Amino acid sequence: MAKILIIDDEEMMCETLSTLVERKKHQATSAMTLQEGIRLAANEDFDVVFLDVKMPDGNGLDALPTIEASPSNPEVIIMTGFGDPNGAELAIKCGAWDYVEKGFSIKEITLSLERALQYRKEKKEANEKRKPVRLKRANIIGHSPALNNCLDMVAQAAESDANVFITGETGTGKELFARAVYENSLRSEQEFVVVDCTSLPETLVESLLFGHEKGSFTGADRAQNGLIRQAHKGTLFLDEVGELPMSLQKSFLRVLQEHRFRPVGSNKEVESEFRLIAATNRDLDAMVESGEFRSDLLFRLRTFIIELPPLRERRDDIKELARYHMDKYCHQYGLDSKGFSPEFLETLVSYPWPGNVRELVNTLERSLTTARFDQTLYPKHLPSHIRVHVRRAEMEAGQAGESKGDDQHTISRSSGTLPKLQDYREEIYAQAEKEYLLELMEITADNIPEACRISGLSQSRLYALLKKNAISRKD
Ligand SMILES: Nc1ncnc2c1ncn2[C@@H]1O[C@H](COP(=O)(O)OP(=O)(O)OP(=O)(O)O)[C@@H](O)[C@H]1O
Repeated sequence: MAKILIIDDEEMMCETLSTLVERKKHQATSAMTLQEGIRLAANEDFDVVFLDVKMPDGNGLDALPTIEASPSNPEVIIMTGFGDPNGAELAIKCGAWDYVEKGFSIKEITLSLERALQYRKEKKEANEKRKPVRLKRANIIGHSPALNNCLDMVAQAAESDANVFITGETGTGKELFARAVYENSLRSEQEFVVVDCTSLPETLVESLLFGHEKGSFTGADRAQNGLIRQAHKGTLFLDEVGELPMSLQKSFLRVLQEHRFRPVGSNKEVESEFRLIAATNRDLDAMVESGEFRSDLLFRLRTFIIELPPLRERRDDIKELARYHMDKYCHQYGLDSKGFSPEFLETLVSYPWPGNVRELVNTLERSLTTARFDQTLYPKHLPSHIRVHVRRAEMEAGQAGESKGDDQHTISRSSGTLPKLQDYREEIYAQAEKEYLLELMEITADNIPEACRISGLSQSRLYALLKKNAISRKD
């Protein structure tokens, strides 16, 4: 038995439709205002909603998205005014399942209801069948929409056995995503063989990939399976596939097409039935144009594409990534977890990270070693080039004088009046002094004689300034 909600301000219409629905052994509920209809749909499960367009408290089409988004996601059949030529088009454009013109015949409305219920049943069955397996994220951190899209692609790739091609700038997580595809795939119990094409030694590349027979070359004192054979029934991950030597691309294409190949020095072919995941940070189209990459191989690789966005396009993930990796490092170094000052996080979020997540991870490790036993991380624990970049960008954006790092020397202009020049000058001076000293101590790694040499300050003056600015040395 299905549950049907009728939203119409005409009592007659509600009664007629209720009778019809109940005759089909379904349950009918009526609402005579839009508000009441929306409330019912929010609190009860309905399969289909009949919705009148002209309601006393508003236009039914305006309420359509709310009703469709209610917990049971009902199918909505719009009832348009008789002879309204735009009504049907509008109803469909607004996402209704169907529309009927007021003045419908019983046959017409029954058919529409049955079709909607049939569609709903099929939709439910299909959803149950493809109940998504919980994706093993393989340490992939982040919840930004861009990252979630990529995870959806991982889920889709994991359901099929097609070749996967992962692109993205360096450090965006291509290897991590390749592992996630593998770990969620039907081949997860089999081998995951990684081939880093950047580190294949030129003289041994063929035998490494295809294997060799005993005595096939000097030093081949026993037969060896190559990496491709090791991946038999499993997954082969070709990292930096753009670096695959041109001479090998043709043989590899043949392996991809036929899943058979001949090891070096052998006259017998062996089989390897593997799934391929390839990754690159290079523009393979440009490489095809310049004759450095075979177009037929690229065509084969590109069956299912996952494009990983650079970190600067998913800044929402930075805080979560920072927390995760910092905790990991603290654990690794046997340290208590470190806190982040808001300014430290702001700097991380503002920096464009050309080296993407890898650069962020390396920077965090560096900050941890700089901070050592400090409980909280401040911008001063970050490498100077990052602070300088963020500071410069802020100034360029006309935000000079706003919050930066742990220096909170802000000249308030909120009252609409400028501060006295002397006050302003002193603020800026103090701010510049502190920044200079922080930078000085960082580049000299707290070496006082060296800091005195660079700054031209005497030791006692330097100590005094460090004290005044509450800058502690790391030893
Ligand atoms: N979403 C993420 N969550 C957690 N860590 C990540 C994420 N993306 C990348 N990393 C980390 O960043 C580093 C680089 O990742 P990975 O080696 O997968 O990048 P890549 O794109 O393959 O880099 P390259 O092109 O330079 O080979 C690793 O330490 C990885 O753990």
